[in-house]
Amino acid sequence: MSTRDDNRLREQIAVYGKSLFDRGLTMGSSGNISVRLDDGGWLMTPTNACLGRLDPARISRLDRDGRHLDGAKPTKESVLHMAMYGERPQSEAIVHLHSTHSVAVSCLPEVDPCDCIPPLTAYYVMRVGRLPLVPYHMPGDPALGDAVKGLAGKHSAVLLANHGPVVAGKSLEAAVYATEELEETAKLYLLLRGQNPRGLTDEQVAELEARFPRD
Ligand SMILES: O=C(O)[C@@H](O)C(=O)COP(=O)(O)O
Ligand SMILES: [Zn+2]
Repeated sequence: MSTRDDNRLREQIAVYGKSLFDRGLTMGSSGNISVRLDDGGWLMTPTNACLGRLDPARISRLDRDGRHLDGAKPTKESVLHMAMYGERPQSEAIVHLHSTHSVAVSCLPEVDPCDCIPPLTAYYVMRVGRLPLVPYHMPGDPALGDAVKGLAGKHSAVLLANHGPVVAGKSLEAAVYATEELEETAKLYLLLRGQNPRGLTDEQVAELEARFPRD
């Protein structure tokens, strides 16, 4: 990875982080973002950093084994991010937020742990698909990495119980779009609770998946 590409990715992380924060999709110093580098390492947001005020020069760089090379101390979720990348060679970026409606769904006792949000809209199916629930672990617990390993091969997005979404994409832009769509669909799901909404049928979902395959 040339320094120029590395700098471009750092700028991108800061721009998307600010956009997400400014729209209230994560608060305080919650959330973290990573991108994969060509040398097998990663750029990750620093721990305790506000996504709205990232300094590109202080973004953490890790090598392919997860060793911290430079920048500020990386997010405490570095193991979680690396576990997800390990199962998803096609993914180039991961976004984790504490987006309110997604977190709310992650706290509901009645959600199906294999698929937390029904296929309410076509765009949700195209961007997110089936969303499994990862059992609760403390933030930063390496066990979270083990817990996503069994799921991330088949799912680009998972929902951490009582915590929030973790979404991978083939680019940072794609991961951000999918995270936004997940949050909006979580909001719809909560709005429609108790109203017996009509979701898409299995046939409609299969048709969308054939026409718009997710990475
Ligand atoms: O919920 C947590 O504590 C983390 O998952 C998080 O969102 C922010 O942690 P850092 O990235 O270590 O700041
Ligand atoms: Zn978190």
